[in-house]
Amino acid sequence: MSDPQPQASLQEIRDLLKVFPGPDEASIQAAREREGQLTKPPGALGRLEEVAEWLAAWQGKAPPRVDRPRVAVFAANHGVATAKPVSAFPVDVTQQMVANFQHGGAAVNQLCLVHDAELRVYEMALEHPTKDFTEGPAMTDSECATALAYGMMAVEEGVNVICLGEMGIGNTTAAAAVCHALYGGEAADWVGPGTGVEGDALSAKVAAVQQAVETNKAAMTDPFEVLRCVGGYELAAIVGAVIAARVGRVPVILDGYTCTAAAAILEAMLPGALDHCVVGHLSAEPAHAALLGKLGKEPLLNLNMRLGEGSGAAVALGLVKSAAACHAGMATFAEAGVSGA
Ligand SMILES: O=C(O)c1ccc[n+]([C@@H]2O[C@H](COP(=O)([O-])O)[C@@H](O)[C@H]2O)c1
Ligand SMILES: Cc1cc2nc[nH]c2cc1C
Repeated sequence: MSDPQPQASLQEIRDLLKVFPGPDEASIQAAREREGQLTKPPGALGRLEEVAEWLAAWQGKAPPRVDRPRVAVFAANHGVATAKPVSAFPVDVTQQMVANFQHGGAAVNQLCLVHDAELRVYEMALEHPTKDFTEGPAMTDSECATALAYGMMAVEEGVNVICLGEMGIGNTTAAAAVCHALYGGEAADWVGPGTGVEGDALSAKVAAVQQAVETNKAAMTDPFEVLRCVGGYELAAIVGAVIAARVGRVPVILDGYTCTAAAAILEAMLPGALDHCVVGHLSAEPAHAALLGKLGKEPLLNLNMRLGEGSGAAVALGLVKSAAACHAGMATFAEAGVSGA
């Protein structure tokens, strides 16, 4: 969040949920008709056919296109990670990994090259972490609104699929606190190793999540307040990007646990608010499966990945591109002179 700060009030952003478009029925119909004529037994491309239809529904375009995919990675720091031993890595790693992204050295750089996707890294005031949310709200209203608006900027004209990811030491603690606040249960149900914490540090992480939710209980009157109190800048930016993508008719591929926890804020605000999103992969972070159960989402892949930085979404982009290519490029039975069943 260096340079010009996008300005919007939390209320203006909340109001956008009232103008969320639905799926485009004409495009769904056209996609179904075309799918039925392509040179394959009906349904033989399985889930790729569903993905093609989902793309058409949310782009409002038949056939849909995935020729300008973007991977947006939001990076931020967390006060809780400075105050408590909740991560296996020091907080400086957030900034160091941003430099690594900029030099092309991270996993997500290679995945973007493979899939011909544009990588954008959004650095969010790394020198100013959020407040330690075990002691009070992570963000003020204006900080949260700024971070949401910042995320919205990632959805630019011409981008036709967006993969969302994050980088932030400590952010699986924030993700767990968001899930615990939204869905209840025990703090431990939502906490896992993240970058690899175990033993006493894992216990400290569970305690931090429990304390965060207890301390902020009175303030967390709705899901946006959950985001403000126990989220983080990159989680808020992901929420903003998901909102802007819905309004701009850009299908979204979510990444792992942290990214999905951020998006869950919106589904809790408005059921169906994530219908334009697929979850790219099931993270090895144990609570991701439970979170996907709450959201009713089936991940596209399950590769035992737990990296973050949009990597799982970027791998899944390959499947989404495959789905779009088959749907748009295959011949029909009539065109190819192939006999039907
Ligand atoms: O999103 C996931 O599934 C995920 C699981 C484990 C680790 N991460 C990444 O690791 C960082 C957070 O881990 P931690 O242990 O510092 O909370 C952050 O940069 C995430 O991108 C992400
Ligand atoms: C090295 C490293 C790379 C990452 N990429 C996303 N989160 C990360 C966390 C760490 C620690």
